[in-house]
Amino acid sequence: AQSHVLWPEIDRITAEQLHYARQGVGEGVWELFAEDGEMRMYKREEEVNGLVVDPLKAVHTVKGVTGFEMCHYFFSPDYRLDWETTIEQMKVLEKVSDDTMIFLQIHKRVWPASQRDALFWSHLRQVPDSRDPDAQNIWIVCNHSTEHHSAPEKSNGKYIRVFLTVALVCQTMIEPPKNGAQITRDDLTCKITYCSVVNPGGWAPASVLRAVYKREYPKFLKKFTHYVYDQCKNKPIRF
Ligand SMILES: O=S(=O)(CCO)c1ccc(-c2ccc(C3CCCC3)c([C@@H]3C[C@@H]3c3ccccn3)c2)cc1
Repeated sequence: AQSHVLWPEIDRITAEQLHYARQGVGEGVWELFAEDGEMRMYKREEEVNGLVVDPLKAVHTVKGVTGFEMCHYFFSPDYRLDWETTIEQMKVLEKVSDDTMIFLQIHKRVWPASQRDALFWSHLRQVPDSRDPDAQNIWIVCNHSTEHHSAPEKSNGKYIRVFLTVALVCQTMIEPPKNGAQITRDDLTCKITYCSVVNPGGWAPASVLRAVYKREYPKFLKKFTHYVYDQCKNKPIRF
C-alpha cells in the first residue's frame, strides 16, 4: 500500500490513533458512562459547530482470543454484517492492499435525524511495541473518513455523510502454561482499547445523539467481542 496516494495520511493517522489509544483515561475529562464485566466505556462531551461529537474511549479484556484475531474480524468485510447491527449496507469501494480497504456504509436511520452514510479507509497493522521490543503482540485497525470518486458527497444527497475516526488497538497477553505444555486459548487474554469520534455531519438533536451513543456503543462492543470469541473458540490460535 506504500504506493497509494492515501499512504502518508494512513500512516500519520494510524500512528496518532495508536498514541491516543495508549493515553490513560485517568487524566483529563473522561466520564465513565457504561460498565459491563471487564468493559469500561468513557466519553467526553464535545460539540463542534453545535453538533455533538463526543469522543469515546472503551477498554475491555477478553479471554481466549488474540489481538490479531480481534482486529482481523473487525477489519474484514466478510464478517461485518454478522456483528454490526446498525448498518443497512456495506460496500468495499476499493481494495488498496491486503491490509487497507475503502468502505462505504449506509447506517440505519436514527429518528428523528436523517439517515447517514460513512465513507472511510480502514487499515490493519501489527505494531512493534517501542517500549517492549519483543512484544510483537499489538495490532491496530484504524478507520478514518476519506473521499472517493465513486461515492461523491453530493451524489444524490440522500444521506448525510458522517465524519469518523476510529481505532481498535488489541494486545495479546499470554500466561505460559507451567509445565511447558502447548499454549491453549485458556492461556490467552486480549486487552482492547476502542476509540471513536463520530461527527454526525449535519444537524441532529444533541439529546437524541447522546442517547444513541449511550445505547449503541456498549451494545456494539459487547456484541462484537462475543462474536469474535465464538468464531475463534474452536479454531487454531492465530497470533
Ligand atoms: O467502529 S466502526 O468503524 C465499525 C464499522 O462499522 C463505526 C462505529 C460507529 C459508526 C457510527 C456511524 C454513525 C453514527 C450515528 C451518527 C448520527 C446518526 C448515526 C454512529 C453513532 C454513535 C452511534 C453508534 C455507535 C455504535 C454503533 C453504531 N452507531 C456511529 C461508524 C463506524
